[in-house]
Parts: sequence; structure tokens; C-alpha cells
Amino acid sequence: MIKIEGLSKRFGSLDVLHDISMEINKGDVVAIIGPSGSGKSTLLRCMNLLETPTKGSILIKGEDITKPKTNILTVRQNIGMVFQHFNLFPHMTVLQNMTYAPMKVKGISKEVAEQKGIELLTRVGLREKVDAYPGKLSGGQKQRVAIARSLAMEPEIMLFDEPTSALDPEMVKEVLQVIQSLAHTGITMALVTHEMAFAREVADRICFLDGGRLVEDAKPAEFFQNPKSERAKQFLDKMI
Ligand SMILES: Nc1ncnc2c1ncn2[C@@H]1O[C@H](COP(=O)(O)OP(=O)(O)OP(=O)(O)O)[C@@H](O)[C@H]1O
Repeated sequence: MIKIEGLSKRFGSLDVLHDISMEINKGDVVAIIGPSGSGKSTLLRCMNLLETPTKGSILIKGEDITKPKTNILTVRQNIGMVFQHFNLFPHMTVLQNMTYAPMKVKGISKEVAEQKGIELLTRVGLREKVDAYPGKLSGGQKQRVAIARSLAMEPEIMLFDEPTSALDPEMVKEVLQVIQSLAHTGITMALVTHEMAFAREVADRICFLDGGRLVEDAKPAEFFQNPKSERAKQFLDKMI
């Protein structure tokens, strides 16, 4: 589904990603982990061209999205993204947040968009919040709305960039449960996270970055029990 080859990214004189190659199969969940500043978010943001790679290619279903002719908006329609900060529209109700993009971008009727929106809000346990404004929701609830809103576009790929990092600890679990409920339902998922237990339990693969390099790409059991690199060992010693 996603094939990254020789990806490098430089900001000014700072080399942030070095020659990264990895593949994510359809329906798989890949957790991207590593120390702060190792380039995890940048790698994720390259996958939907929120950052433009300096070198290399990113094939989505065989099509290289780094080519100049790529229609970025079409690419992003198929790739949902959930950020650390929820980015909901504050002046819209929860349901309006849900229906805005499907109506505007996909031309779906209000009635159908609302029906789908309510269905998805029910799925994330927030049916009763349809008419609430984001300002009245907890952080965990806002993030669940943000996830449901991404799903409303029916993406084949979902990218999660530290979706629980801005939450109070008691809200982390409810958001992780929602993400876990999406895993292995057919959506291809890449997740940048510091939640090691979650990565171990839910991911099919762990990609460990250090200093902008993909140092390990392994199954969770292998990675957590028997990390190959000294850097991963040190990292896990600190995290677990
Ligand atoms: N837009 C930008 N302009 C300049 N430098 C940037 C930009 N975005 C990221 N960087 C730098 O690139 C490096 C990698 O950042 P990135 O956010 O990808 O790391 P990360 O592994 O996700 O870190 P964290 O876990 O702390 O979020 C950092 O040194 C950061 O300061």
C-alpha cells in the first residue's frame, strides 16, 4: 500500500531523514518509534506530503506521490491524519465538524453526511455530543471526534502523529481503545507513538528511528524482546 524508497528530508542545513526505505502492507499497522527529534513526525508527514521529501520516492498503491504532477488534494483525500492537537473547527458543532469535508470535498449530501457522521460518532462513543461545540469536550473526547472526522472521508490509510501526547493520562486509554478498534479492519495505519505497550500489542511492525535513520524494522515481539541495535536497547531501557 505504501512503499518508501531512499527517502531523505533536509530542513535548511539540517538533515532530518536519511535514506529511509520501508513498506507498509495493506491493512497493516506500523508503529514508528524512537527518541525525540529522531524524525518520526517528519517521516509520517512526508507520507501525505505535508512535508516535501528532499530525495527518494513514496509510492501509494504503486503511484509515486513525490512526482510534480501529483494532485496533493487527491492524495490526501485517501489519507486521514490525526494530530497531537486535535485541530477541530471551534466554531462548528461536533456534527458540523464531521460533515464539513465530506460535503465540501466529496460533494456528499448533507443528509447522507450527517447520517454517516452520527454513525461514526456512535462508533467512538460520542453519539450524545453531536450538537456540542469542541470547547465543551474533554481532550480525549476531542481526539475521538478528530478520529471519527478523519474516518468520515473513508480513507484507505490513516496516519496518527502522537495522538495521545497532548492528553491527560486518564484520557489516553479511551483514545487508544478507539485506535485499537480500527486496527486490522482493513485500514492501513502508521502511528507515531511513545506508548510502547500499545505499540507492542497492536502493531504488526515496529519501525525504530534514530538520528533520522531507520535503525530497526521488526515484528513487535522480536523488537521488544531482542532489539538488535545498541540505540534501541538504550531507548527501551529508558522507556519501559
Ligand atoms: N518545519 C521544520 N523546519 C525546521 N526543522 C524542523 C521542522 N520540522 C522538524 N524539524 C526538525 O527536524 C528534527 C526531527 O523532528 P521531528 O518532529 O520529525 O522528530 P520526532 O522524532 O517526531 O520528535 P518528537 O518525538 O519530539 O515529536 C528536529 O530536529 C526538528 O527540530
